[in-house]
Amino acid sequence: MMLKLGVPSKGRLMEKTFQWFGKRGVTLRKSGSDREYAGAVDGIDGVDLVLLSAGEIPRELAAGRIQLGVTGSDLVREKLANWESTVRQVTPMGFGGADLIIAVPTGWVDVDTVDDLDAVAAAFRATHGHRLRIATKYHRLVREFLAREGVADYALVDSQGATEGTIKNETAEAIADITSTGETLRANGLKVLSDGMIHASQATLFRSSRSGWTMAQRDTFRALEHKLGL
Ligand SMILES: Nc1ncnc2c1ncn2[C@@H]1O[C@H](COP(=O)(O)OP(=O)(O)OP(=O)(O)O)[C@@H](O)[C@H]1O
Ligand SMILES: O=P(O)(O)OC[C@H]1O[C@H](OP(=O)(O)OP(=O)(O)O)[C@H](O)[C@@H]1O
Repeated sequence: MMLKLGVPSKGRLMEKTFQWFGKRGVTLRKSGSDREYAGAVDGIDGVDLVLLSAGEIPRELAAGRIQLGVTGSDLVREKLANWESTVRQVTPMGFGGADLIIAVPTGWVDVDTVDDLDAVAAAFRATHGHRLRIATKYHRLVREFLAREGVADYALVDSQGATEGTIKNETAEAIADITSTGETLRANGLKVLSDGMIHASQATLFRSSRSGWTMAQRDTFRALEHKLGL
């Protein structure tokens, strides 16, 4: 049985993952045409490359359909309930860094912390007739964070992209999203709450902790760890 390694199928994460493995003597490459999602591995025997959407890799690991997978540490925490019971971190990879943060309009001069947001949220419903809305695609991580911080008077609004725009479009009052350079926040007149950092994400190699690995897969994993210097 081959050891299946899931890797993001496009974009920055794919290229940097290929480079990360390449530097360590394991060549990952797309085989077939540019648009075909087929891959090949050189430099080690017994590993199959599976190209997948970064967002689907956590689920595939948890189900045991792939044994190893590279994806953002944010996505594993967001997509899997009790992620530590189904997958294990092998190593952070040092790229794909992005922070999941809470941001509010720059014009909210009295709101700089999560406590300030809590105070605004508590008053918001009385004035506006609905709860303060936070737009995000990271429902699980945001709910867990706000519960820990004791913020309850809010409503999550689902936003699968262009989340920073929801404020101008008046579908939300605050957002929780990934930022790296901060450009998108600035361009949309938003500021990060000083203690509003939910998770510092980076690309990470994970392994499935589901039982059912064959002996051959275990041996290949050991050889791969050795080759990668882990
Ligand atoms: N500037 C950035 N913007 C968005 N995501 C970033 C950024 N920098 C790093 N990331 C990370 O990239 C990952 C998301 O990658 P990507 O958008 O390719 O995945 P996806 O949601 O599966 O996309 P798709 O469903 O379109 O394939 C997350 O782990 C995220 O933290
Ligand atoms: O801090 P910055 O460097 O500006 O990057 C952050 C932006 O990049 C991502 O969006 P992406 O381009 O992935 O599109 P999306 O809005 O569809 O998620 C993220 O959702 C932010 O909007």
